[in-house]
Amino acid sequence: MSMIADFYGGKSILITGATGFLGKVLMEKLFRTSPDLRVIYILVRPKAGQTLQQRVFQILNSKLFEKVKEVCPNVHEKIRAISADLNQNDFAISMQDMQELLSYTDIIFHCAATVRFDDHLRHAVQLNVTATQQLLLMASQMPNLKAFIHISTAFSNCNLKHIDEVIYPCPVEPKKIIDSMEWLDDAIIDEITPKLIGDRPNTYTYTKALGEMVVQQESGKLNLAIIRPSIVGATWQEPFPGWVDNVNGPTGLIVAAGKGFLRSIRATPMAVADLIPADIVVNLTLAVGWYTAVHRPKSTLIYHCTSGNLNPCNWGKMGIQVLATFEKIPLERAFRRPKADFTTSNVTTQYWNAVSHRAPAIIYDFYLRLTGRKPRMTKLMNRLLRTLSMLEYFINRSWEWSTYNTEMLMSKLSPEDQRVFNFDVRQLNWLEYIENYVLGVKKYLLKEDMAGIPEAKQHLKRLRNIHYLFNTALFLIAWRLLIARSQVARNVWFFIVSFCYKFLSYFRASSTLKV
Ligand SMILES: CCCCCCCCCCCCCCCCCCCCCCCCCCCCCC(=O)SCCNC(=O)CCNC(=O)[C@H](O)C(C)(C)COP(=O)(O)OP(=O)(O)OC[C@H]1O[C@@H](n2cnc3c(N)ncnc32)[C@H](O)[C@@H]1OP(=O)(O)O
Ligand SMILES: NC(=O)C1=CN([C@@H]2O[C@H](COP(=O)(O)OP(=O)(O)OC[C@H]3O[C@@H](n4cnc5c(N)ncnc54)[C@H](OP(=O)(O)O)[C@@H]3O)[C@@H](O)[C@H]2O)C=CC1
Repeated sequence: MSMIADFYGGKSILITGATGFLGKVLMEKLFRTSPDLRVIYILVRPKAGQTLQQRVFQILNSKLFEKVKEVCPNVHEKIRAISADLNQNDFAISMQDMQELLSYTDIIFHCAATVRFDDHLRHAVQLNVTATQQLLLMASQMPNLKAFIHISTAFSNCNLKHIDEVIYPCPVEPKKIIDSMEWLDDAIIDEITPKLIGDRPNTYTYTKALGEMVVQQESGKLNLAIIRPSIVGATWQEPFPGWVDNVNGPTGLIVAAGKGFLRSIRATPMAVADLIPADIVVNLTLAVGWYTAVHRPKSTLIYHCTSGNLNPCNWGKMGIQVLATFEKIPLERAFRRPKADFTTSNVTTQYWNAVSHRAPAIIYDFYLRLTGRKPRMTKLMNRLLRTLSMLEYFINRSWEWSTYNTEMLMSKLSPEDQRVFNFDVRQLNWLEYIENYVLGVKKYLLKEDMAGIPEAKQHLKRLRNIHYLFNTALFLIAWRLLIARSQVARNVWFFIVSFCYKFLSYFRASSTLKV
């Protein structure tokens, strides 16, 4: 019997960010392992022309929830979507809904955040700091609350090289930042942003660090814990391998490499690629929820959910495996063949960006124009280059995260819980994981049919022939131009032609003699 699954039985659980990548995997696991839970409240905003109900319906009817429906057929009744916008005062939750949340919630998992690296500081503070503060305030009014689990990121202190499971204070107090965002105008915020974020690369990591400080400062009598995952990737095992549904982090680059847009990337092949599968993060999160509620540690514990110190893999190995998988299982309608390389210097990066990214995009757009279609490749390529520049910080450095609390928790679990809520990253085989990740990108994110693989391979062969033809034509044109302009080139050309002629004549003569 799993103690953790048993613990969540009959409980009312509040999840923020349940419509996000991690939130969905968390909900799925909760329903699958504790189908007798009372209710999961999710704070959802209407979005992209969809009502709340439509959003929930879409999630529950996705492939991710297929297994849940077998063990928990009444899952629709156990999920209660509450209209909320975390950017608004009191989250714009109705009085009635608020009353229900305050009265019944047993556990909170706070996953919602803006994960955009380039978000305006005002917005990032609003969601990653102020909303966390408000949620803690709400939590303090919940008589039945047993644990509040805050999802942060292992990169909240990426300005340090070695990171312990402690909160590192930022120079300016979060409360001062929250206050100042209320009265400073955008132009001034833009001006002070670089000074505030200091040696962090973006507003995301900075505001996540502030969010942790808020959790510590507002803890009061609450049972709190913070989880810091590193780069969350597709699922490893549960509910099935390779599930992913957004382009954040490495996923977008895997798509770009598979479609042949990404040909070169400024990365350090030997740098540790601290990826962590989403199901490992979720298993740890649920184990932490149980431990925090039942064992009530005296202080707020921080858990690193990282792979680097227990089972390291580097970007070079991952990149090679990504490309090897695309050899066997290519994506459909690729722009070019999947063939990418790492560069390490700025100069070579600029060179390959011009030759391998911008030039083919310009040529393709020219072709689109000629055939009466709207050019789009240059725009797409510029976006990719912008994304690459944002991610570069993370693929050219290595960090060390200590994992004492995470390992301590593992030792507290029963053998059954260690199996059902497995977060032991040492058991993960990277090559197998990456292959399933790439397959998952094809199947679940791009929704490509496996039956289309032969056609995709044919398409790549055609691209290879076009590539050879193009290079030969380019060479002949360049050579023709050179011959027209240079006596030396003409002499070399004359020498090569006469050499070939003599060579052929010699062979013809010797074969005639043999006869
Ligand atoms: C030893 C020998 C070596 C030899 C080697 C040889 C082999 C060579 C192999 C080459 C490579 C092979 C494949 C590569 C595989 C592995 C390498 C992967 C490296 C990955 C590094 C990831 C690092 C992540 C670090 C994360 C740290 C923190 C983690 C967290 O806590 S939070 C989660 C992370 N958050 C994000 O990822 C958000 C990032 N996104 C943004 O901030 C923004 O979207 C943006 C990038 C700034 C772009 O903003 P815009 O306003 O310009 O655009 P918008 O958001 O509207 O999107 C526009 C379109 O772009 C698409 N898109 C968005 N994000 C990505 C993305 N990450 N990748 C690709 N595309 C993306 C988006 O979908 C839009 O498209 P549209 O809908 O079609 O318009
Ligand atoms: N993905 C990763 O690599 C990592 C993620 N993390 C952390 O994990 C958590 C979850 O990340 P992930 O699932 O990847 O992120 P997603 O971007 O996939 O999900 C973010 C969630 O927050 C919700 N949200 C955003 N703004 C609001 C708002 N104003 N009101 C209500 N809800 C809102 C989104 O709702 P909507 O669907 O309406 O947009 C969505 O459900 C975050 O705290 C993140 O910092 C940490 C390390 C790595």
